[in-house]
Amino acid sequence: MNFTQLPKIELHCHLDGSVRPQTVLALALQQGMALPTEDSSEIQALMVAPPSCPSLIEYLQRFELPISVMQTAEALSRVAFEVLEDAAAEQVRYIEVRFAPSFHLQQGLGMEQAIAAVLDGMDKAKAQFAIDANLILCGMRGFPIELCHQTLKAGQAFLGKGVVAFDLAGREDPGFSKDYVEVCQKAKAMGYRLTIHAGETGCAQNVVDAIELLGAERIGHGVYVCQDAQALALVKARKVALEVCPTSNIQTKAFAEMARHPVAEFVRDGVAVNISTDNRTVSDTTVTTELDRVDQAFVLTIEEYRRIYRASVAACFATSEIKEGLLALNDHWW
Ligand SMILES: O=c1[nH]cnc2c1ncn2[C@H]1C[C@H](O)[C@@H](CO)O1
Ligand SMILES: [Zn+2]
Repeated sequence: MNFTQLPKIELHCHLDGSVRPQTVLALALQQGMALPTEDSSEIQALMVAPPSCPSLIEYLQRFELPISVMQTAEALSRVAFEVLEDAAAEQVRYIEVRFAPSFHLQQGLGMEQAIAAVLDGMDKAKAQFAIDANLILCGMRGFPIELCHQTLKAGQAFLGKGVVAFDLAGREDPGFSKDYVEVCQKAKAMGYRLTIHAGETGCAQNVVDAIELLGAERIGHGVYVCQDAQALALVKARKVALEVCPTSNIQTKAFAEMARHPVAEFVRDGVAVNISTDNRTVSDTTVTTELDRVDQAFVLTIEEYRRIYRASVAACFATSEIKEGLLALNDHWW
């Protein structure tokens, strides 16, 4: 199937993993920062996780360079604008971008300023391109939990003004949820929607815990429920959407090859599935490429793509007005 012109929805896209390599170079030069190289293809090679990447931990090391140049309001706005520009160019009509405000405080920005800067770039792109967007704030596992509380507080004033949800990202240890019950309860009480990275690297029980202990409405990845019938049944019964990022899962060695990825089986089994990039640069991909790769491995039908699209509309954290517009696009295209 040719996905190029079809409308798309991206629900799982990290800002810091989706910076154009040329922009990293330009920002570093502008900021007088020393770089290991000034060749943008070599910069790209430093930012893309290699096929030989041994694990999620190695994958996460690819974010250090882009984060180092994303420490000013101007840089954050620019990167946010460009991510929406890139997404709009491939007919992504709605995107939820996510980032961790706590990673952008190295040069004196406050969390509120970092969030405002990202929203400013997104607003400018929304005005210019055929795309709508919202922002998800990430709390990072493996760092002091107090930073999650500060993130929630910093984002509060932006709820309903571009910020829609809270996420937990970073390394995934078995049983991590028990440490985040209070944070997630607080997030919900404040009005944040909740999506949690879980079941990315081998532990289906983490998905069950994220739903039952934390109240996750969506799961980032969640792919390991394929190995646990009860976890899969829970995801289906609660209509929890999985934000599936196939290339990222191959890079982190969750699955050895695309042919073994459970995404098509999920779609055919009635699981609510969205297909996203995770990281446009670190995974060197686009939503169109992700769909092409799934299609090449499993042959998606148009009806299956419709299902993915509709499930993505249902699961997104947009207003009902935006959702209606996205569904109308679906009618228009087919
Ligand atoms: O796939 C992922 N799993 C867990 N954490 C991730 C993934 N992709 C990116 N991150 C981390 C690295 C980024 O610095 C952070 C915030 O975007 O989120
Ligand atoms: Zn992710």
